[in-house]
Amino acid sequence: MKDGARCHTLADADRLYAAVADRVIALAESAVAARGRFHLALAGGNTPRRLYERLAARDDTDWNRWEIWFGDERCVAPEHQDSNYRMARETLLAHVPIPASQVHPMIADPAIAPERAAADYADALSAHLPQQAGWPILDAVLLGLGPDGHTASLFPGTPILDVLDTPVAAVHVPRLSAWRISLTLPVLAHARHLLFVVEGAGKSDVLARLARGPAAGEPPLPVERVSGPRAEWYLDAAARGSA
Ligand SMILES: O=C(O)[C@H](O)[C@@H](O)[C@H](O)[C@H](O)COP(=O)(O)O
Repeated sequence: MKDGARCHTLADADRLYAAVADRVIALAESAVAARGRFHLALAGGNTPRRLYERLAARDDTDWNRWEIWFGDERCVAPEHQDSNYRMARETLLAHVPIPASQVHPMIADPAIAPERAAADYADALSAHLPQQAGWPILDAVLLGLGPDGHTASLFPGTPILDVLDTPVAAVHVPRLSAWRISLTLPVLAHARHLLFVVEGAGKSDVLARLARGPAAGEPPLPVERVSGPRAEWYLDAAARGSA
């Protein structure tokens, strides 16, 4: 990547998810050794499904030390088919012995206004996570990449990109005609590790754009404001366009 991030390209999706699962398990081990807990924020969408299924099969980690957070969520009920929490529960959380008190869904009740849900989640992060410079510190954040360069629910041209004073915010996404809750730029900037996981030829165009960087006068894509030298990118060859 142009921003100095470390980029790993795996030959196929199976190797991609195996490599990311290994990295997450390794990060968990080092976090638990250092601080007794592993605070991991999960990505939503479709890409992470196979990763979470692979993690669920691992027995070489102390699940009791894991705390699960979410990078973003759709403002729907936890049982809704679009819920990132439901996807994570079906592929990972229902299959590993992480105590329920250590799983923190972003949306508990869709009747709560998005702004209120975001504020409540910000309070939960601050109450449970170690702080640095007034920011909650996640050990690792899993992130996907949209074809338009969004990550989490930081979509191009949306006001959440200007939220720099709180770790979580609500955002209405016109393209989706939907509300989302998302971690914001500053809390992502304070996370110890950012792991981007990108699979499939459908992402090759946006990855090629990232490899070029923004044109003169062009604003950076949201993902370019998140990634950087501390980020790790995991791609399959199809996404890299080298399949
Ligand atoms: O809630 C979400 O949808 C995600 O957090 C979002 O940022 C996702 O990672 C990208 O849109 C890629 O989605 P796919 O993995 O489905 O391509």
